[in-house]
Amino acid sequence: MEVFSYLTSILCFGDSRRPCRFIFFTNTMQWHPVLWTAASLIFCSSLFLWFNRNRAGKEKGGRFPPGPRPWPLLGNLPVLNGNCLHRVLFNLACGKNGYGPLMGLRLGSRLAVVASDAYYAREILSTHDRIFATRPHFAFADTIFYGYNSAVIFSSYNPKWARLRKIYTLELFTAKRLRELEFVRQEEVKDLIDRLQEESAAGTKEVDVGKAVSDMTANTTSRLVFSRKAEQFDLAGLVQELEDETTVILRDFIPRLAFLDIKKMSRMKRLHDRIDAFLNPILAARRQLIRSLPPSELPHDFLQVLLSKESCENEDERLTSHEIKGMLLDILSAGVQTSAVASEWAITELIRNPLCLRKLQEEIDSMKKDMITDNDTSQMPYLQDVVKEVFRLHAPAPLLVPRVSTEECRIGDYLLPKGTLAFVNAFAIGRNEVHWERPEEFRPERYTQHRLDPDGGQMKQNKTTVDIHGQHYELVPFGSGRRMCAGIRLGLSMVTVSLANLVRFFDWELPKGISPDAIDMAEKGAISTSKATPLLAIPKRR
Ligand code: HEM
Repeated sequence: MEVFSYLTSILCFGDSRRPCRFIFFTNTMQWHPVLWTAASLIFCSSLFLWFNRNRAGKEKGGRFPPGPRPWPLLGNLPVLNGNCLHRVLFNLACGKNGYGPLMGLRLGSRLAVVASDAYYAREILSTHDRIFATRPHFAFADTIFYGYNSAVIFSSYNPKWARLRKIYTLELFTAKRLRELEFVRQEEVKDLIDRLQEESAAGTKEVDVGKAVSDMTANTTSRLVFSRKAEQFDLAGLVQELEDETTVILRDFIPRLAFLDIKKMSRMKRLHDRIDAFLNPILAARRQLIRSLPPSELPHDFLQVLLSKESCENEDERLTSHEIKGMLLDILSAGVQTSAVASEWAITELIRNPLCLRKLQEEIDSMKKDMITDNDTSQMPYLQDVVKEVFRLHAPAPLLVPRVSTEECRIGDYLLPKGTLAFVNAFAIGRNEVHWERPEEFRPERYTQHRLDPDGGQMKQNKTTVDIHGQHYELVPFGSGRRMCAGIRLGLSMVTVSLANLVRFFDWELPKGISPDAIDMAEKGAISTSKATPLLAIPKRR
């Protein structure tokens, strides 16, 4: 999985593979009078709290952003029931009679806002970045991820988070470090090309593109982290289980009903034990190696960087084994699925838009290279535009990773109390007509704008400055501000280089009888943009 599906069950009650835990809750209530009594008590106290909170906001001269009318106790949880939370929120905010670009929600006992345009994304991610720099404390972080504050992704904003994140940015994801490890990414892309050639029986059979690409990202991430291929650990299986189990549960929104989560909590704990049983021997084996080999002969990977900090003399820099495992889990959960999802959508869009595919192949061919590398991709403007367009329409983490306000905060006319959850809907922003002309169209050319040349009065091409590094809030697939994606360089490199080589080596065709318009463009899962129906296509060697 991918860490981001922790939201899968927010309010949306699980994805299609899992039973809806809120439905379970409502069904249970039909049969147990004791629960009815408990619910009535909770209902009355919720009404009281709701009334008081609204009054407090008005007295301070601000109001909470508009949103759907909340139900007693559950708030807007039932309205959000559905498979793709980002789409549900997009429709609620931007549809006909929508609630607008800053929508307010009540999720059980918690308040939440959803930003669906660049202005409000900037307010949350930049203007009030410090106030929204903390992640909400959800139960899965404690049960699965070694604790709320043990690593980076799901940590609150605190000095320890800053110290651990610095290790990512200064020691793992620097340009130098990524250059040193580029050979791993190249070898895995080469393997992917060979495997596709073999699996497709030299271009006669269709292959599951998403599966092939996610095997590649799992192998790449695993080699960068442990210097071993993912197959040796069944990492893909573990990551999939992580995706299924990292969900928000009832206690995250209605703590008084925590007792209903017992089953889910025990599943999460079991998964944590499996992860621990997976990581412990890897750490033990490497410690043994460190004792027996000179430093120059040790593997040059992320695990080595992290373990070298275990015995740091300076206490402020030392990492505990708990923290190391938390950080390894961060990388595995954030790194594997995101890049694979983007690559599968990229091939899908190129098959649906053959002119774009041809134009991209022409650019790639003009490089006159065998394998395309990181160095080459920086000189390929059309490739960069294709990648941007894929992220605009199919941001792998469409709601980013949520934030929570640590102080009361005023945004325009609105007053958001301390503790308000904030979702930035990158999916909605990428489809916002205010920012994008004909937003539903896949058109990489949109990043090359035409303008009047002041001298000759002729039309000239000029690259717009919109990019995806968190400075342009109409395109924020990696977030922005201090909690922006720490692995953006690696993620972008995996997507861009693999895409370039997939179209460098293959023409892509659909199985006989299927037209590009018939490709299912739906996403599955509550909040991820994984394809609901895997893309089956035939890679024909060029
Ligand atoms: C296409 C690939 C990827 C996408 C679209 C993506 C997207 C994101 C997003 C949206 C966030 C939250 C940003 C925010 O709150 O503003 C995030 C956080 C994070 N990502 Fe990525 N990511 C990708 C790849 C990676 C990779 C490859 C790694 C590491 C191997 C990684 C590591 C992280 C970490 C550590 C954080 C947490 C940062 C923090 O909370 O301080 N990501 N990512």
